Amino acid sequence: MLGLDFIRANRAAVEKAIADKGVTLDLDNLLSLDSEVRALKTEIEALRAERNAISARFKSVPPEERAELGRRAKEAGARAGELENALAEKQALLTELQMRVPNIPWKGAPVGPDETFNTVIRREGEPPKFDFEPLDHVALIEKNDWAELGRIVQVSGSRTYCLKGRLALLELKLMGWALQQIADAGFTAISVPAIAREQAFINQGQFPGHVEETYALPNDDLYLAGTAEVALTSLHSGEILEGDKLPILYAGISPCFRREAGSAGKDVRGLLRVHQFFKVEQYVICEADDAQSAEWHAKLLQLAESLLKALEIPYQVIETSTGDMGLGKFRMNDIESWVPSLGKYRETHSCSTLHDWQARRANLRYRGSDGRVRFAHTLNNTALASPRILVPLLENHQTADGRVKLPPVLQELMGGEFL
Ligand SMILES: Nc1ncnc2c1ncn2[C@@H]1O[C@H](COS(=O)(=O)NC(=O)[C@@H](N)CO)[C@@H](O)[C@H]1O
Repeated sequence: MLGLDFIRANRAAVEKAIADKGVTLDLDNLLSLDSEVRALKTEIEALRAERNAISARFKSVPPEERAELGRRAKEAGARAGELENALAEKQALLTELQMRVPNIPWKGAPVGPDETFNTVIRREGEPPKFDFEPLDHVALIEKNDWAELGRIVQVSGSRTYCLKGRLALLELKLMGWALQQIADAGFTAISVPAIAREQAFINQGQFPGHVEETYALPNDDLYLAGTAEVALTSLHSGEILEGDKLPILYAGISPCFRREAGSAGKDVRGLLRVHQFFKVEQYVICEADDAQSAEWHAKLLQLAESLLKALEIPYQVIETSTGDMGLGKFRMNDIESWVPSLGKYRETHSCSTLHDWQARRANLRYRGSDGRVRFAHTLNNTALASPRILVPLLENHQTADGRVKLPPVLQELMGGEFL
């Protein structure tokens, strides 16, 4: 979220961000609540000062005046107590609104309400030209008996998957390989739970806006996260990190759970959009410096691209529009991988810069070299998410006889030329 001082001082920019991100938020209401809260705080402080002044004088006045003084002190205290309740109420309303204020998108983001305004920045790798009728990933899986996509539905319901044999082995080796690649780039490998408390979802930004997309465990006041980003954003919550310990670089791995509440009818066939999946996540906590954030954004993107190049999957890098990037983003670049059976590129990675929008929510701060304590900047990007990545992987590398020829890096992992 944005600081109140920033919102007051940059009202026009915040109004524009609200409009460009398609957020419904009454900024006037927020600002009037803000001034009410500040007025109440001033009044309470004055009452406290009055009561203290009276108490200080208590000993030096003649006894007959003490009863009156005592009454006035008590009155001031009681009045302060009433105002404290009003303050707590208004403060809660103000914080709830402040949580919904969008980050200011960078000036290079296409302005528009949704993904149709996203633009292609560049393409890497040529989509394969098959001299045979290519199969889609479901047909390839069925032909090679690499999963129980039918049976598992009666066990676990729709949007679940159950890989078998060498494809099951490939999925976990791929996750381990991706984790190793990001660790080799200097990130600390860290496996985090999907289970997390409500505050972690508020800190990361999933709440309050997307509660319905999140699996809840109401008996335990817990939820299941759809990304390691949730746990990683709050791992150091409440701490004041030493500046020289930044940037903190995590290669997070976790199971991910998503209700996909808003996706009815989308990607219902196969592995593209499932309720539970694995993801290796790149996560950065760096100093509150826009240039540093921009460098890390480029680095996270380059690392994800290096994995796609090693897997020999053609892809394009997208500049995400203001309406599609989400509340907390300053900048978001998706990477879309070529899916032959669809004849189009589909999102497999999402790289985001959030500046201090998450850190302010998570109370994630650091002491700079100048001794000042500031909220940090956070960034995240997908390294690899499975099973979605298996779709372009299988389809782009299929052969006429329905096998899958592995790219060299996977031939080593899987001990053979073919899956
Ligand atoms: N329901 C799903 N099924 C399969 N894969 C998914 C699903 N939802 C997301 N993913 C994969 O996870 C990637 C990241 O998801 S994201 O919501 O776009 N972004 C994040 O979670 C960020 N933390 C960056 O990883 C997606 O690009 C996609 O590859």
